[in-house]
Amino acid sequence: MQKLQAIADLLTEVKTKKPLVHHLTNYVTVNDCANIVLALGGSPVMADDAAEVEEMVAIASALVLNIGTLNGRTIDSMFLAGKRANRLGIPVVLDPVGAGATTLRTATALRLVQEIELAVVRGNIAEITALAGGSAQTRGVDAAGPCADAPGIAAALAQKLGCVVAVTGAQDVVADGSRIGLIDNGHPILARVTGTGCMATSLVGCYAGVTRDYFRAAAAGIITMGLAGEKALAALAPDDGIGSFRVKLLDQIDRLTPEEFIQGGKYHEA
Ligand SMILES: Nc1ncnc2c1ncn2[C@@H]1O[C@H](COP(=O)(O)OP(=O)(O)O)[C@@H](O)[C@H]1O
Ligand SMILES: Cc1ncsc1CCOP(=O)(O)O
Ligand SMILES: [Mg+2]
Repeated sequence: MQKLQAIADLLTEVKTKKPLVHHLTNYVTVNDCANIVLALGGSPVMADDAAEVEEMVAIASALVLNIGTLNGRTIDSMFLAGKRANRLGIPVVLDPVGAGATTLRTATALRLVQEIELAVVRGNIAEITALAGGSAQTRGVDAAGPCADAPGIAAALAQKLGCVVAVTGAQDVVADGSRIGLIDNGHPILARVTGTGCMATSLVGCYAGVTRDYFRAAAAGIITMGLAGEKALAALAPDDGIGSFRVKLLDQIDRLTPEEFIQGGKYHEA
């Protein structure tokens, strides 16, 4: 309970400090990521040209690198932005979208984790397994196979990279070198809307912009998404479908209070 309280406190921090979260992200879910950051209480900015990323990241509280629609131009920009963020002590959060699905995605994600000092990596089990050097079933950007040992894989990768690793799925895992947090919020319907993973990563970026405790920041972001998903589902009217769920998800992020966070958060440490 005390641990959940400390995680929930970050929601107030975000609303007070309004962190600017610089994204280099994909063109599928970019608008969802911008809106989710605003709904939580932060400020999003999306900028990916090499001529401006170093200047933009210098005024940001956190940097999100999302390789969902990577290309030669944006890959170069990600390294420029990431290295500048590292020099300035600005936390970098990576979403290795589709790592394991193609050689370009796997190789780029591996180069990013090797060359950029990351605060958090957040991905599904297929992506995190690919980063850990294993092979998992993927269907493009989605994990397609059963989850072997998510806590073990996350903890080993966190230790190897020296950063926080978050794996989402039916049960979410957050690991650093010594702790493993397990999160049982969420609902399978979240996987039926594109961008819920990307948005979870953007939420982690917001929280990482207000604390140096990136383990707590990652847990806060993942709990926020899971809890909002549960509340959005509960708020659906009988005739509502997946489109209404997507809208209600944003409503619930906007309305989430620290009290609801503590009441509904399903978090424990292994
Ligand atoms: N089967 C599930 N049960 C509950 N929550 C889920 C389930 N699958 C995904 N989620 C939630 O959906 C969000 C996106 O996770 P995920 O689908 O793993 O990411 P991605 O979209 O990057 O593959 C997370 O908040 C996660 O907890
Ligand atoms: C469908 C798709 N294709 C390239 S990026 C992207 C969005 C992936 O978003 P998420 O991983 O959050 O489902
Ligand atoms: Mg994803």
